[in-house]
Amino acid sequence: MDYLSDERKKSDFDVEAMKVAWAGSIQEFQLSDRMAKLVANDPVFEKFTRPMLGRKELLKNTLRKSAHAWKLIIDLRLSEEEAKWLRLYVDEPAYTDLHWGMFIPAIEGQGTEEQKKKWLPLAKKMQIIGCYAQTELGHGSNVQGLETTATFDTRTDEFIMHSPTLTSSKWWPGGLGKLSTHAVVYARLIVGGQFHGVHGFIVQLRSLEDHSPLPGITVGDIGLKFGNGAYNTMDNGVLRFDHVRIPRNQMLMRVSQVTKEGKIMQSDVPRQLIYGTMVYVRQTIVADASKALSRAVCIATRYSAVRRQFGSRDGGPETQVIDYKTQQSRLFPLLASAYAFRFVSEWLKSLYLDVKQRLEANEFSTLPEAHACTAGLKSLTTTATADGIEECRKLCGGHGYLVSSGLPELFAVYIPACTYEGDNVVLMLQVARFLVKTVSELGHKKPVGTTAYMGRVASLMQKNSAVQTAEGWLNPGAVVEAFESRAARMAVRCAQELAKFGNPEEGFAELAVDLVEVAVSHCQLIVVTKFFEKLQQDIPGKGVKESLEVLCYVYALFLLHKHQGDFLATGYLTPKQASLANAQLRTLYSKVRPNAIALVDSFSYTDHYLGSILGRYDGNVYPKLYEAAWEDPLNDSDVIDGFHQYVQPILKQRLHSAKL
Ligand SMILES: CCCCCCCCCCCCCCCCCCCCCCC/C=C/C(=O)SCCNC(=O)CCNC(=O)[C@H](O)C(C)(C)COP(=O)(O)OP(=O)(O)OC[C@H]1O[C@@H](n2cnc3c(N)ncnc32)[C@H](O)[C@@H]1OP(=O)(O)O
Ligand SMILES: Cc1cc2nc3c(=O)[nH]c(=O)nc-3n(C[C@H](O)[C@H](O)[C@H](O)COP(=O)(O)OP(=O)(O)OC[C@H]3O[C@@H](n4cnc5c(N)ncnc54)[C@H](O)[C@@H]3O)c2cc1C
Repeated sequence: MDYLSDERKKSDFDVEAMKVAWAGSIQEFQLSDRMAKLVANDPVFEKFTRPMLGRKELLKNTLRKSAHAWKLIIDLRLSEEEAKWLRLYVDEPAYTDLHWGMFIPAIEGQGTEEQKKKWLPLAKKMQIIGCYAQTELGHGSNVQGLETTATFDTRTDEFIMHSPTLTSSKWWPGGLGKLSTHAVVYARLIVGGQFHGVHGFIVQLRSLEDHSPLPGITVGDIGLKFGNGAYNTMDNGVLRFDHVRIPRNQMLMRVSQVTKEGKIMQSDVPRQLIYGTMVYVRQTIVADASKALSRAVCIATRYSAVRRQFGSRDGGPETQVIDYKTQQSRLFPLLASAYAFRFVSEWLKSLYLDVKQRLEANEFSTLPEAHACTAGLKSLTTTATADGIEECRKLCGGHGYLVSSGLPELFAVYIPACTYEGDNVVLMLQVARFLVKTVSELGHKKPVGTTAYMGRVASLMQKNSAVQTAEGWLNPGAVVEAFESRAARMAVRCAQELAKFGNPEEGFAELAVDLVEVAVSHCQLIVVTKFFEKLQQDIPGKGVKESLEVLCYVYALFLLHKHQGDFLATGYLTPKQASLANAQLRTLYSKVRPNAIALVDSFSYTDHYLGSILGRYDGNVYPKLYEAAWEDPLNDSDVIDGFHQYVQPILKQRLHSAKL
């Protein structure tokens, strides 16, 4: 029985075509769909008991799943794209993420041809397992502050890897704790007693025979993390070196080379390329944000259509909570954000692939923009997604707090995304630096790409919004101009404030809060612009483009409403225009309502991937919640273990002995 079938009949667009629009292409949709079903139908990938397992059992289970996934990849000859979808649907952080997601890309981006030839075949066949060991107990954000040393010894042609202090212990790298045989270790290069910046080194950590740590290496897991199950399937680790020697050719030498004689040679490659792996991963994190948010929204939307409270007249059905305007005003912007993040991640991937190609050809001019876009969008989308998942939990009322809703584990596994790959505030400050630099160069350098609007700063500073009616907001030009003016005006105002400081770094520190707001406004502009650009493409299917248009306006006008202080303070909007935008937003919510279920069906998530009783495709929530309760181990027996020992004596005590 499909309890949501009436809801599905209300929609006015072609859901199958929307699935293709969401996936990006028919090929991508088919690929994703095949992998989703492969995982959902394979009992090894069962995940419902995960939050109840102890740490050792949990990790062992992850190893079993990883081995099974790897066997499927080999046996079924899956492509890299298929393997990525498989990993997504298995839905369990594992050491393989860091091996494939950071260790291999670090060698690809920072290794010489010779190094790539040696290490990549081993890594790609998984004959070695690698991780990315950058962060230390004492430093994560400040990469130049890392303390691990790699001192070159000209006599033996080796580097000596050493952890001179407790705070220099590597701390956090995923896959390091129990599984990696190798690591790309970031350390201070010391040659001839001089410090030459932080560089990456390939270091073997464990024996390839019996997996025991090599001499001079202390390595282990850092302990339990937030939530049950969740990120505890990952062995984040601690690592210390006691004068461990590695051959000279294990320093990743694309950026700088150390010769046998101890000379430092700089190639034409900018030193920022050492941070290149982070550009790659941040781009994938933006794509993952749309997946995590869409998953939470799918659960909350389906459940909001099933759940009824109040409003019954004459014994008729109560109101579906999705029909409350307040519920819509919290849920629909998240639904729109999931689509917005999906499309901006599509664009970001193409930007990244373009930069990657250029870097391979030693063309580095677009690296700063790629860094600003990946850092900013990583920060913006992960913050919104982490907050959005928690909002979805609240939208599901009490049942959202049950692990069987799928939301607690999703939240616990997701929130570190706001911290890893760069703390979100630290990353926004990087964007702010890029913007301040862009503004300061306006006189002699034409801004391009995502900052091209700054080239029109004079007119953006003068022209105010022309919107006169609520319908007037349904105009891409009017909306984009509002976001451009806000971002340009905030950036210029901040640059003017900065100019008042004699020392620019002091000014930057003092104005950091405003600078983060400037960066946020710039990143929101990118997301809004890319959504409108997506709508200019050919999007086939009855009503698909029209539904996406509604979501695009919801996303933009919701942000405009939320940040109306900025739009008013910069003088671009009048209070009347801001209130017209809000009125239009209410109308848009009514347009989303009949399509809400179909819009989340378009994510095409299996019940296995959603992992939620509240978000079941068939809406059969109550019987399944009731059934699941009886599967809890506490309900194995009527009288729990411990009752006779600890509770019964209390019940049997004589009343007069209590003085309460
Ligand atoms: C069970 C299932 C199993 C399934 C099995 C299936 C197997 C097969 C699967 C196959 C497919 C797998 C696919 C994998 C998918 C990937 C998954 C990835 C998973 C991700 C998990 C994440 C885990 C987390 C990892 C980490 O956290 S790593 C550590 C990250 N650390 C940081 O981010 C630190 C943040 N700090 C910084 O980035 C910098 O230090 C700083 C930018 C803050 C530095 O500031 P500072 O001012 O000190 O900087 P510098 O002086 O050094 O440099 C300033 C100049 O450099 C520019 N800059 C800075 N950063 C960059 C950059 N990244 N790129 C380019 N340029 C950069 C600045 O702009 C400055 O430039 P200027 O001088 O011109 O102004
Ligand atoms: C689950 C998880 C997995 C991880 N995996 C890996 C991995 O595989 N490999 C690896 O190397 N690392 C990994 N990390 C480490 C991660 O990259 C760092 O934790 C992250 O970069 C943040 O650095 P930090 O911990 O030093 O935070 P800190 O920089 O100490 O941040 C603490 C606070 O200080 C603020 N702050 C710091 N600097 C500034 C500044 N300049 N201006 C204003 N505010 C500032 C931050 O906003 C934050 O509020 C992982 C972390 C987690 C949680």
